[in-house]
Amino acid sequence: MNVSRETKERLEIYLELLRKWSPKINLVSQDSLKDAGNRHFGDSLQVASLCPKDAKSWVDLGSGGGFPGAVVAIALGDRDIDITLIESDQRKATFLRTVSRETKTPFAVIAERIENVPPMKSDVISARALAPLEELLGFAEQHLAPTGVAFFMKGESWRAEVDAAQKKWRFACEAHTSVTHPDAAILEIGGLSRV
Ligand SMILES: C[S@@+](CC[C@H](N)C(=O)[O-])C[C@H]1O[C@@H](n2cnc3c(N)ncnc32)[C@H](O)[C@@H]1O
Repeated sequence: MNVSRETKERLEIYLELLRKWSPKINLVSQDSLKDAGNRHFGDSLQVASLCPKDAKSWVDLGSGGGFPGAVVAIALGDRDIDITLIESDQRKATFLRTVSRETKTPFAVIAERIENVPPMKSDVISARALAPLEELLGFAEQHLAPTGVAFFMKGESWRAEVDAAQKKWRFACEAHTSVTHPDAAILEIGGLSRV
């Protein structure tokens, strides 16, 4: 995704905050911090680029250090879209609010368990490294608008996860090959119902 100079500047501020806070509250692994531009920011920007033109709301689940949700909020800063990050760990939620303030990027942070948040009816939901697909689809059922789309970032086991999930759920699924790893995929999921 090509980003503006303003977006680049905001992402640089975010990276500095990540470097400062991560060793204290374990936002991302120390190893991945060395290649954060690709492993976290590039990985998240590719999801932002998939945002449907008419989407007005986006909810990121289990955001941790803000991936992909906070990067999406920065990248889509010029769009009329409400972005919410749900993260139950209070220290991580405080970090995320700091990112919002310091990068001057408006997004909401809900410091609660996903299961306890009233249905968000969001046009888009996303998650990375949160749970098996079968479980993520339960969160999608709770928080996605009927015509909404979910983006779940998955590693090389994504095909097996899709097969397992199909035992409990019906859904349309398009797999976008990840730019960060040829065996990883972003699963674009819609039309969800229970079997
Ligand atoms: C492995 S981390 C991934 C964080 C981030 N999405 C990433 O890819 O870097 C999972 C995060 O989800 C949060 N989490 C796990 N279960 C949750 C739940 N039920 N409700 C809210 N947050 C949850 C954890 O606190 C943790 O920060």
